[in-house]
Amino acid sequence: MLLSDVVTTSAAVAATRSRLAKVRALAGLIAQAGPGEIEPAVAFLSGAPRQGRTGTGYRTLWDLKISPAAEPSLTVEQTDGVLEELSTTGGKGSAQRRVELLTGLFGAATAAEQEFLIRLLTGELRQGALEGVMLDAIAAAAEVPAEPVRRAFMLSGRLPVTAVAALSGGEAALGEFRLEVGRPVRPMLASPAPSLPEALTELGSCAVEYKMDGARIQVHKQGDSVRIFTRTLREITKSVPELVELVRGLPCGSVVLDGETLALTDDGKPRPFQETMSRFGATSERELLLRPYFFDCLHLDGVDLLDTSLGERHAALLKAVGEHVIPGAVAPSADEAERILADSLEAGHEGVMVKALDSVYAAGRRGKAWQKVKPEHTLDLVVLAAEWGHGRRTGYLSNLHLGARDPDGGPPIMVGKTFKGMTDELLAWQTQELQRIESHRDSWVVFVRPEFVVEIELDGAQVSPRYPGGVALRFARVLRYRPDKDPAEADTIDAVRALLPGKGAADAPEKHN
Ligand SMILES: Nc1ncnc2c1ncn2[C@@H]1O[C@H](COP(=O)(O)OP(=O)(O)OP(=O)(O)O)[C@@H](O)[C@H]1O
Repeated sequence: MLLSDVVTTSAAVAATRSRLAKVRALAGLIAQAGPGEIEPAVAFLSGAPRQGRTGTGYRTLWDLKISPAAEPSLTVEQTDGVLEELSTTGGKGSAQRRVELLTGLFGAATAAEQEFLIRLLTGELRQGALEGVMLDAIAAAAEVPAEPVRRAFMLSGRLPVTAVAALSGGEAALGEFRLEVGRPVRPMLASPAPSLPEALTELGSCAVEYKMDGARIQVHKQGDSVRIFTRTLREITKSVPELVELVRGLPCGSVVLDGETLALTDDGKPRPFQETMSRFGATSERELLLRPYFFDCLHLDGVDLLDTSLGERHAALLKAVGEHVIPGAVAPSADEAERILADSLEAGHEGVMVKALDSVYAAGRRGKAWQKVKPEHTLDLVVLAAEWGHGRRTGYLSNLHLGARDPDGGPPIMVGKTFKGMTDELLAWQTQELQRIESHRDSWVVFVRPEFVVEIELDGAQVSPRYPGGVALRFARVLRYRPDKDPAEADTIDAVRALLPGKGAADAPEKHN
């Protein structure tokens, strides 16, 4: 298969807003791929090479300025081979070899392929938003139902490997994927509940727990070996030695736990979310001690629990973590549940989670089995650009352009701007970081690649003929950046539209509260 086939398909997918057309285009190409081509082709189409980051800066690629080939000849396998070598070439004298490899690759590429490769290698093509579309395309190409494809992806976390299994061994091969201690699965997510009583009524027998304002962690322990992952499945084991130590001491041989971590002030209130997140960086100061609050157990001592009920998982959780369980109660009365909510807010947390006791762990899904109850209205939106400030803010990037996710995998749709709610520290940080992901600029605005998610508090939405989605935010202000979220997890344009006057909150297909 030629790389140009992938480039053409990628362009066709980007050019249409129709989900069906995207699925057809992707499935058509995947079905044509030979056994060795499926993995790299799916990786390229999702904008994420199999090798991860190849350590090649944008400038290096740009500076090469190599004249393009007139005709396409590069194959998918050749391209993948070069990326493989790039990712394994390091140490002394490697700079020269890397330039040789890139020169060879770019010299064999047409202008369109060169542009595609630059965007692929710089991460600009990474299209988390395409994930759902790609899963449907893999199912269509392999002629299998969508559900086993989805499940295999949730357990493997990798689209290319899922595609290979689907196309080479069908449903049977997809069914081989199991929870593996040490390999993270995508976390289960929650839907917004209109109110606590409604959530209790809808779910029947349930657990009610604090919704703590920390960061999600997934912990894998096998004997003395402990690995810890974030919500986006990034490994942070080395940054959180105190959590590793604590988990190593738990009274079990092997366990997979889901939970929240945060640091507390001296008087027991949660410290700001930003401080917890900063601990996940490689070089962070370790002054704040993080504590874990576990709320789920996916595996205990050789037994997988993904498909058992929350009631059973909760029993396993208590056995494994004892006092480190999140505050809450199993099957509380309505009054007790109200008290848990009041206590949680009083203690400085966000609200409560209400979870059906008979539900299984739906990895990677935002379902109704987990519902969150919290008083504030917020949206997680993608930063598209920022305008230079004036007055006190001269020299700083200030007014943010905000985009909502297109549920069909297109680029984010602009829904408003805000310069409110930012501290001087945040302004300085965003001025630097946004220029790092700049795509282009004019005299007033710096446009960026859609990589940052920011949590916005707002009063609602209004109809707007000026914005492309026909809807604009009302009184938006920045609460915080969400480095733990990918743009693929931002709120959708439908969630923004659901805030229009006359639309009940329950119309929102995704979270918005
Ligand atoms: N008891 C709990 N059970 C499950 N998740 C919890 C709990 N307490 C806090 N959380 C956090 O809440 C998140 C689940 O809510 P949701 O699915 O809406 O994710 P979210 O989009 O990050 O939510 P939000 O933006 O409202 O924090 C989890 O990812 C986790 O980090």
